[in-house]
Amino acid sequence: MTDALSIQNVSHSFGRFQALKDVTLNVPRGGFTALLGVNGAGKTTLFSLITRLYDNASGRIEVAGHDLRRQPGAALARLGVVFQSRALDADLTVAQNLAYHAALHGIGRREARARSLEVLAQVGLSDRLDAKVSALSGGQQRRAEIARALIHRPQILLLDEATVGLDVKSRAEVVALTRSLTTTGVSALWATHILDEIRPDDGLVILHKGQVLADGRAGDLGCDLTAKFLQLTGEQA
Ligand SMILES: Nc1ncnc2c1ncn2[C@@H]1O[C@H](COP(=O)(O)OP(=O)(O)OP(=O)(O)O)[C@@H](O)[C@H]1O
Repeated sequence: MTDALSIQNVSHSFGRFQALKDVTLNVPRGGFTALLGVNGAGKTTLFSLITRLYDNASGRIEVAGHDLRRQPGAALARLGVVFQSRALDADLTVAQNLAYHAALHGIGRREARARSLEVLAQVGLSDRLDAKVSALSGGQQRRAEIARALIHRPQILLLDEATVGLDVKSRAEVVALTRSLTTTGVSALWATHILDEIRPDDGLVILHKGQVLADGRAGDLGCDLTAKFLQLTGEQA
């Protein structure tokens, strides 16, 4: 079966600074893969290439088997993204935000309403359809962002540090929600610098200074992930 996301030999430079160096990784269908790296590792740059905010000049990126360069429409239609910064309009209701994002994907009003109910049920916000986004808690807003990213039924979700700014309980809920979504068939690539968000059964890619240092099942790196991470990256505890 084709992977939900396949990245082969991708590099990217800002002027003379090489932010990504020959990055190769795969996210299987229905899997939760953590992309772990300290600030500046290159996670956002990689997401910017996958979402085509930057043009990838080298290597190859495929979303659900669709080459991003040759079939950008088909590839992006299968991609849902939760950005680090807020993508919902706080002055609009959840329903209005979802309707707007559905329209961007060419989904009609009636279908958008049905899908909004569907995705809000998936993220546990069924009762907040008509609430203003500004009236939601931080954790609920992140869940609404995930609902937005699901509205066009993507095959893979990219989440860039989706728990930034949340308290410990909300953080745990958002990770658990994302992990549970992967049991329904959607895949997740979860960029983070927080080791305790990662479980032994998760896929794990360690990105450091633009290079992949490890790629496999998190549990296979040993029982002390923190020690292993520090050993691989040379970072101080
Ligand atoms: N537009 C840019 N111009 C020049 N350098 C950049 C640009 N964007 C990122 N960089 C550099 O590329 C490297 C990777 O940055 P990137 O934002 O991808 O890392 P990250 O892992 O997402 O970190 P963070 O968690 O802080 O967002 C960093 O050294 C950063 O300073």
